[in-house]
Amino acid sequence: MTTPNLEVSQLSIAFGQGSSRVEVVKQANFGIGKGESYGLIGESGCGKSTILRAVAGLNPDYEGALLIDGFELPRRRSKEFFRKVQMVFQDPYASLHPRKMVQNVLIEPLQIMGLDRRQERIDTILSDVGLDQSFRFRFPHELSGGQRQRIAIARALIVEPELVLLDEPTSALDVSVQAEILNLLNRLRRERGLTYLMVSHDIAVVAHMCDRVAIMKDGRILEKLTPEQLRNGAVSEAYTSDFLAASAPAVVRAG
Ligand SMILES: Nc1ncnc2c1ncn2[C@@H]1O[C@H](COP(=O)(O)OP(=O)(O)OP(=O)(O)O)[C@@H](O)[C@H]1O
Repeated sequence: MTTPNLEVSQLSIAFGQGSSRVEVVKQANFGIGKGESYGLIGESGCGKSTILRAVAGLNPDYEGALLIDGFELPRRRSKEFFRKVQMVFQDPYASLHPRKMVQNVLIEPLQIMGLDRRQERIDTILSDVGLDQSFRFRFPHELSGGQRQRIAIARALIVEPELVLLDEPTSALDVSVQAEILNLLNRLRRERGLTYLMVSHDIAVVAHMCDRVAIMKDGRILEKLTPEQLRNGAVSEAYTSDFLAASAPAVVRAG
């Protein structure tokens, strides 16, 4: 078997001290192959985003190991890490600086990483996310929610990462644009050979996007499924059946 792009090994994360200490992720284990799309799904508060944030280096306080290409990540992430791993957040309204023009949003990661051919890279990424060059000169308040999320995706991909962490990337968007953004993410993964780790509470979204899915409950990974098992309900755990049944309208939408 080839080395997974990302390996999560015995990951445990707790918040608080003493009697108020709560373990919100409990010994999570999973691996994601290069070019694969992996989904973490479960009820609100089950610990999905906490895992994603730990991988992103936003929460260095964890037990266990996180490995990229077989190498354990240091708790303090390096610049090289952010070249390889980028994150797209849930809310494109909050994630873009209101006073920065789009071209400044896009040039910043190139400057930080010391990458050349900056104007050419901006041209390419804008057209790859489906926006014309006039968008360079717009401010976030001049963009729709979907356009903002396209810019957030462009900002993540402009440094040519391998692994992209997607934290509910469409849940803040109008239903009419959610499918557009998901299809864009699918196309970009295919074209660029990207690996995705995606968090969602929406079964339809992960069934559409992911090659494999882990169901979480109370900080534990309860069960790992294929999208087919998600759609036809062929699961082992009673909790997963209940979770799928409660989300039935969403599964029907996945078609
Ligand atoms: N910095 C923090 N300090 C204390 N508790 C936290 C912190 N971050 C998360 N938690 C708690 O950890 C638990 C898991 O949160 P997390 O955001 O990972 O859940 P989630 O499954 O992603 O839910 P949602 O879909 O609602 O975002 C929650 O009970 C949350 O309140």
